[in-house]
Amino acid sequence: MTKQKAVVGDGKSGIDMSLAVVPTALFTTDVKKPPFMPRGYIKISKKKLLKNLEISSGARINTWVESMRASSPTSNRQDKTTWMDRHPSALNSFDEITNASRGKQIVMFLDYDGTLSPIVDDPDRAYMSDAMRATVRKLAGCFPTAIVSGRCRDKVYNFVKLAELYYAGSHGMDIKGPSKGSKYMKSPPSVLCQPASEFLPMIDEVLEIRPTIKWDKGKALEFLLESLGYANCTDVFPIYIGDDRTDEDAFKVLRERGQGFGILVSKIPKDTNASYSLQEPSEANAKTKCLKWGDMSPRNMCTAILDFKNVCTVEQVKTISG
Ligand SMILES: O=P(O)(O)OC[C@H]1O[C@H](O[C@H]2O[C@H](CO)[C@@H](O)[C@H](O)[C@H]2O)[C@H](O)[C@@H](O)[C@@H]1O
Repeated sequence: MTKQKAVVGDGKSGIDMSLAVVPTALFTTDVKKPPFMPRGYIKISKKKLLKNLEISSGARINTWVESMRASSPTSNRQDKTTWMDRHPSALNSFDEITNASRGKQIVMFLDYDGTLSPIVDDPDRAYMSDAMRATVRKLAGCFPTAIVSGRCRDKVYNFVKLAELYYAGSHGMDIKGPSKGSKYMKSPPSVLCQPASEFLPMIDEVLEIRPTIKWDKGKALEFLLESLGYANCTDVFPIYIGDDRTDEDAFKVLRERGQGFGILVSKIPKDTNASYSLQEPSEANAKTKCLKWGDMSPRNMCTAILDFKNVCTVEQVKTISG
């Protein structure tokens, strides 16, 4: 069965859609086959093609046309608008977030790849910037802060290099407290939790082998909250920033607890349990879009949270000093 490509235009917008058609499936005997055109292309009007498609295969074709419409740039824009309504920019919603967290203990959870560092081809070169490191360091000075990563703990530590943080490596299966000591936990044990310690040497970063125990980044988040003494606390406000499927377990836990919120770092609409979103400029877009998107990066979100902390501190000082 030979495929042909059809170029469909509406004659006004100048936008042509290119689609592969299988002549025997789409054009029945009562629909005239299009004449052969050079280089395998046929040119027919969009109206005519849609009419033919409906005659030929009814509902199945309608579904196909719908899916083509759904992948058109206009539809993508609408999808993105609807998605952004449901998951607004965390920075644009900052007042809402600060009001919800006022008077509560913020605990920060940060994914590494794609959140603190850009996604790059070589996983061994996924460095975080010094500016991001400085922000995370400041953050840890204000709130208990944990890095929750799919990477093994040592590897993620070698990238972040901040001794004052909690690290949950191997998808949360290997949790360690700050090696520098913590003001949030009196003498934390060096290793806090290894629910599947016997599996840790086998968790290969490339093959992504994971033991079939019910443990994930969501469980790690709960474990850390408990270790910090916030298990049954109503005045704790966990914030989790992450970018991928494995972070969804943590977003889900926050949604179910009705505490704090998740922030998904993503440029494209995705199914998510996160409440808010952030976009991170890619290297390619950095020069042109940095100004527009620069204020929507995880680093700036963290900085905004730090500013909020300063506001709270000033308010508290004012209250104390009357
Ligand atoms: O939980 P995370 O900290 O987000 O780690 C998830 C995985 O991140 C790494 O892979 C991803 O980042 C790489 C570097 O940017 C990229 O090359 C790769 O395509 C991404 O999937 C890491 O290599 C994995 O081991 C982590 O599980």
